[in-house]
Amino acid sequence: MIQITGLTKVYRRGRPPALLDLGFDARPGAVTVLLGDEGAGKTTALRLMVELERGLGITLFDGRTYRRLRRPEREVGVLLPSGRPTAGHPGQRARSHLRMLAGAVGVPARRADELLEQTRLAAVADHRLRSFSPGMHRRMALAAALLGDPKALLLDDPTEGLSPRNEEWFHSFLRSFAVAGGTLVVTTRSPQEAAAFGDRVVTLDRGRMLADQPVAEFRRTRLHPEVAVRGPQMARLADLLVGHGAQVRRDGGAGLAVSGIGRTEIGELAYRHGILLHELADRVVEQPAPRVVLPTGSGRSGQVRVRSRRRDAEPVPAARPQSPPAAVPGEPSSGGPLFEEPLPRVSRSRRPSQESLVPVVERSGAGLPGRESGAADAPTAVIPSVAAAEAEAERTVVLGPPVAAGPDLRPMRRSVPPLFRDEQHHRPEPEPEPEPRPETGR
Ligand SMILES: Nc1ncnc2c1ncn2[C@@H]1O[C@H](COP(=O)(O)OP(=O)(O)OP(=O)(O)O)[C@@H](O)[C@H]1O
Repeated sequence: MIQITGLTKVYRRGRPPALLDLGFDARPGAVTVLLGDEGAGKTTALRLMVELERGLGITLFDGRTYRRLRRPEREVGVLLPSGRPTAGHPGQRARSHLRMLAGAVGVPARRADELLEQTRLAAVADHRLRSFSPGMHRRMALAAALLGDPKALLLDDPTEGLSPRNEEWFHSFLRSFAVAGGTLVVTTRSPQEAAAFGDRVVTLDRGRMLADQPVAEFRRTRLHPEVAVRGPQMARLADLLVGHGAQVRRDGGAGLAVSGIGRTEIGELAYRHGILLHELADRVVEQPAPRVVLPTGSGRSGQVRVRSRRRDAEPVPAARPQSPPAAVPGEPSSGGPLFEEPLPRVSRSRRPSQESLVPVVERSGAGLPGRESGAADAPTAVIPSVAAAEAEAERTVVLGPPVAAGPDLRPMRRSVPPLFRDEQHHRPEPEPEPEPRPETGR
């Protein structure tokens, strides 16, 4: 089991975080897909998980951080983009490269040979790496990740740019890894791939987590079946389809995207009215994901502005940790719902000890009880997580118990010193002097 809590990365001060407060669980026997567009923060998340990147948050592999794993190669196999197709000298032969890596992780050379078989590279094991196709390179990288026979695999876009045949092979190989009890976290940009391959889909948008859903729910809420139709008489067909209650939109020059009516029905309708079709195909398209509105703020003034719907809006009530980040489809001032469509609740399981790591943080200008407020119109936000506050606020006041239990959680607390700057607010209030009792006259 991999438990991810509060992963946050800010590459440059004053810039929006590349990743903010990412948290989810990846369970054994299941494929967890981290889905997001280019730049959503998927690679950053994997790099933070295995501590190749410094940042906030914590990842536990069966209860231990990566650094505390006794034999990391036996626990986690990682496939990350290296900038080169394969980590290895182009002149080296596949077998000797993999045997060398086997030696480095302390497993026998026969394990390398086994993996060459399993990844269908045995026939080219004595070929030089420079002659490998992208698909072979990717299988080689997978073989390297599997050398230590790990319980979990973290794979960054393993099928990107591969042929459909290679992609299919990867999916079935990785599925069998999960079926055998392995834990898989796989990133992709393709919602279709996530829907086809994942058991759980965690959706990221510009570093924020939008949703953590079982795949069936993901398919229902994010994917939309429609029929692509193409031909020379589309205007006529569109009229007919609308008359039959279908939703129709233009799709390129001579094409329609039709929903609400089946492919067979469309074909029959076109045939009956003598309309020629060049294409008639089912397809699945992605529903536009609700966009996260990033807080705008001046990093230097000590105030972080969070867009609110009305200037006179009440301070945001203390959100529960499970709440998804605030998101609106368009202008935040529209007063519309936070999400364009009801998004399933983000479910984040946190260990009880980590609940205490989620203090309520109020940014400057807030009207704390018994505390002087800042500017009267200064926007106020209550942020439910340490990571979010650390990434965005310069001045924070913690209103909750700040201490987390457990040895693995201590580094996280150490890594967020600014949050505890106002620690005097945690001090218990001095007991009020007892009121002198009125004399009873006795
Ligand atoms: N070393 C770095 N220095 C500065 N910014 C970075 C660095 N690495 C990543 N970023 C930024 O962080 C954001 C997230 O990048 P990341 O590579 O994690 O996205 P991704 O979802 O993996 O994208 P892709 O699908 O293209 O691989 C991007 O805006 C990127 O420009």
